[in-house]
Amino acid sequence: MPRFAANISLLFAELPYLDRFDAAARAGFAAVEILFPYDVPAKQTHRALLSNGLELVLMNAPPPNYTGGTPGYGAVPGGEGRFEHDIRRSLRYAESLKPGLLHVMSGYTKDPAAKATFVRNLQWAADLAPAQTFTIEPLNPGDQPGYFMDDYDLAAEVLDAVDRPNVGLQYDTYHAQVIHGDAAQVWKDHGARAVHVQIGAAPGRSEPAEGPIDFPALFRTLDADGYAGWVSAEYNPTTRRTEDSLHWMSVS
Ligand SMILES: O=C(O)C(=O)[C@@H](O)CO
Ligand SMILES: [Mg+2]
Repeated sequence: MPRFAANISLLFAELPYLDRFDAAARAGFAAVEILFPYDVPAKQTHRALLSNGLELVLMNAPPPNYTGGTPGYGAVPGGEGRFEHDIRRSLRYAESLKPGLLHVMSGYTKDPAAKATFVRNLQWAADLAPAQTFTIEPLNPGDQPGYFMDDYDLAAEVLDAVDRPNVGLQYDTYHAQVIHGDAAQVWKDHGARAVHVQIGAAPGRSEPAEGPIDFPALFRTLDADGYAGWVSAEYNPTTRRTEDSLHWMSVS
């Protein structure tokens, strides 16, 4: 059975930020991920992790959130200065929070030079912090119109070109299903590149218990394939309290 983590940017969002750590630990999670921890001093997040004995699996590189901001500059030609600034900032947070993984976002661009730019920037980040593992993740264009990294085949091409041991794929069932129509096939094609797995149902991004994705079968496949990383719950609970949406953890 996979090791489950909670994405506390989506799960337990009915609670204030610092209370989500306690709630995740009470619900039985040993690890959490946080999309954008930058609104709160790293010290406070660190304390909340420590006092609950939680590991931080993953966080995103800045910018801080999606509200009016652009999701990263990784692939944006001309955005290299801003990209380097953001990566250095996330590495400062990472010094105390010690996320196993740092998700690097590509930003919005369809410039012909975007792929080469993303490859160069990822190589720069990977070489700057060889002890840190970085991820890239395709996001579906319905959620993020114009976002560069919007396809798993493209992610594979970028990862091959980057060719660094500390840069890998973030596989998300919800995006994989929406983008390619078959999350299980995407895992077959690209699972060997995955250093992180996120789960959510499609098309509604609800708990991993409904829709076309067979989650118990996926969990068996992950085990059979020897996937040893975390499987993080990243969905919008349909229940008022997140803990009431967690039945999938015990039936899987
Ligand atoms: O939206 C997702 O899916 C993610 O995993 C996020 O990290 C993107 O910010
Ligand atoms: Mg995801």
